[in-house]
Amino acid sequence: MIRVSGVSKSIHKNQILKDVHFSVKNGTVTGLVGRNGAGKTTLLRMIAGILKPTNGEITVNDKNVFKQPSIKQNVVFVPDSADALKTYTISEIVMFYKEIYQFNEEYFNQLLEKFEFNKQGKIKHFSKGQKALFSLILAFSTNAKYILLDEPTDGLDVIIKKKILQFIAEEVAEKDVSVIISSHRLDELEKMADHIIVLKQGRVDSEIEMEELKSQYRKIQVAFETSLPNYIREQSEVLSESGRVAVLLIDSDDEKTDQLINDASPILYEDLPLTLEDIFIAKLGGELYVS
Ligand SMILES: Nc1ncnc2c1ncn2[C@@H]1O[C@H](COP(=O)(O)OP(=O)(O)OP(=O)(O)O)[C@@H](O)[C@H]1O
Repeated sequence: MIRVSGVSKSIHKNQILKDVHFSVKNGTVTGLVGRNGAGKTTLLRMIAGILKPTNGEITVNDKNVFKQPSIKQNVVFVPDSADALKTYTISEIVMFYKEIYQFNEEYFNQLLEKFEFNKQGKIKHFSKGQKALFSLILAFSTNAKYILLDEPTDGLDVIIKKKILQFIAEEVAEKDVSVIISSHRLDELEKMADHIIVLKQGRVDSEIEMEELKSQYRKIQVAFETSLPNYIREQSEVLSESGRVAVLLIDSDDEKTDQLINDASPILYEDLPLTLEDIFIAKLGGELYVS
């Protein structure tokens, strides 16, 4: 388990993270969401033991990453750019990774073949998408139990993005690893995250268990002969409205509003699939969604 307890971080008198608490259970996928500059990368770098917290403590399997650095063997941080690797060949990087991790070279080679990488190539000759995929292949070949991914799909086209998300999902399903993924993209996270942590201006603004969340609300599309009655509007969150058709978010156990809608004889009344974005827009002001 990863435990972040009362962690703050200041750089050059600028307080970047403030009293951050959360934990990540084994075998789960945690989404770390927040706007540019919210502190996601700084937090991941601290969990990986690259940056030291100013206050508070981070433990991985009850070991403090700074006091017992051998635990770092179990934590891999994948930055949002593979630039640090670009002057090396694949075999040089493998040598380096073998020094640090229990690197599974056979599995690594299988993955390179699967994704049609030229094993003699230099990283600087890879495209941006290939670099991103290569970094993930490296990370998932380490046998580390905790993998921290900093915006793994940022700036990639939809095809490579899909490939990468599918690769992460497969690795998580097959192995007992915990993954933290930082992202601006709620739509990507909701497909794979069990748990979402929302960072806002350096603090944990909210934590969400995906399963609970989806059973907590209903998204319904309604239309009436005239416009949406005001007494219904006041009882629910209006996600969108176009002509006579309105899309509403209501609490799943809100039988009163459901009854009000039915009593108003809607000409259309249907449940729609609920997305994480809907809930953010309705409940958290929507300002987090930055695609
Ligand atoms: N080495 C540094 N020196 C000074 N300030 C820093 C340093 N690293 C990060 N910061 C500041 O800390 C804040 C948080 O940065 P961080 O990169 O952690 O945010 P982020 O949520 O990952 O942002 P993004 O989504 O844009 O990648 C920013 O205001 C940034 O300018």
